[in-house]
Amino acid sequence: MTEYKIALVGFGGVNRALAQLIAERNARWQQELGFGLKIVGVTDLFLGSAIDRNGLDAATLAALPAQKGALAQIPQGSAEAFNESVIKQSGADIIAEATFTNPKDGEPAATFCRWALEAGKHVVTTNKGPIALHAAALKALAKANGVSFEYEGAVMSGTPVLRMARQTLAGAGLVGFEGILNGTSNYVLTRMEEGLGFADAVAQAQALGYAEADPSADVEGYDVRLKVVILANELLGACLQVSDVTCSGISSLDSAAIQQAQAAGQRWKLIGSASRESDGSVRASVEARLLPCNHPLAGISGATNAVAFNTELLGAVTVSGPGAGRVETAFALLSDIVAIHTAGRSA
Ligand SMILES: NC(=O)C1=CN([C@@H]2O[C@H](COP(=O)(O)OP(=O)(O)OC[C@H]3O[C@@H](n4cnc5c(N)ncnc54)[C@H](O)[C@@H]3O)[C@@H](O)[C@H]2O)C=CC1
Ligand SMILES: N[C@@H](CC=O)C(=O)O
Repeated sequence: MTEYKIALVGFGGVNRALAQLIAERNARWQQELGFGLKIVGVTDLFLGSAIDRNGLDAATLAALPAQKGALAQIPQGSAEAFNESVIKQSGADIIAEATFTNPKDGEPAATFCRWALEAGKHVVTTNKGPIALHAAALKALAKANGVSFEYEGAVMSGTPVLRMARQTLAGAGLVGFEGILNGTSNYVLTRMEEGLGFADAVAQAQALGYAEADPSADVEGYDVRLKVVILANELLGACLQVSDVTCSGISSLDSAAIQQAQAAGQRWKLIGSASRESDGSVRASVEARLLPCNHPLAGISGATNAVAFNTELLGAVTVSGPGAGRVETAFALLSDIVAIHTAGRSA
């Protein structure tokens, strides 16, 4: 039975949910997937770090209090976050990177990915910064070191989008996409339609684990902008920089605007889109749009997301599912590990 040793970098909502899933489902995964996971390292700026090449107990990790230095409570732990040691020296085969998304330069996550790939370790990440800003360099580094670099969770959480579109829409003539690509802002808009105020709705999205560390990234459209860059570059073969995508969010929409739209049979949605122009260039934007209630994206509520791919051969192909959530995003990391396992078996 294959057993992958995994180190968790960033131990917030997503990687803690992965630890919990490992505690609950490892035996089942061994049966169903043909591999098990052993956590050999964990590191987090706030909680500290721990290494044990024989394996850390996943249930104990998942149950740690969210207190500064909490990893010092376990025998192998320290209150200090020894990120580099955990990545390079814990004996991990796979690094699960889930620190905060930095939309400006992708750091320090991009460096964590670089360290791991240079050390010959596979990387799975849900972090949008390194992908939107450094994907080409990181993919080249992975290739040079004979390892995988997987990031399904960077767009629409655990809902299969990137791998699904790459594999199953190849040859269909993809010419663009439009979608609801941020769980928090869609949740906020939905709750505001139900009468909740903007600030309270954002606070709920934070409590549910949907929001970014700085939720202005969600409501001002910056998070969707990263996802549009990732989708356009991955699937449309574009070379977009973040600054190429025009961007506005939902923070200017007050309750009156939301209710006025409802009364007129319309709904506000934050839409990220990109399309190939006749000269071959790709144009992309993020903006709040007023959709008629019969528009296919108008019925997408709460933290659910959806993306409609426009293709020459099939017309619109729409994928919908969770766009955020701790467990849902931890599943994306598992799906990346399944991809690594499958690639290894067919190599
Ligand atoms: N929560 C969600 O629904 C989704 C999250 N993501 C992305 O996944 C990543 C993780 O998300 P969450 O777990 O929800 O975030 P979180 O904010 O709960 O956890 C991030 C953790 O990273 C740690 N951290 C920050 N800087 C660090 C550093 N320099 N070294 C070590 N640790 C550091 C923080 O202390 C925190 O515990 C983020 O990049 C987020 O954008 C992607 C899809 C969905
Ligand atoms: N904050 C993001 C998390 C997933 O990328 C969102 O709300 O969609």
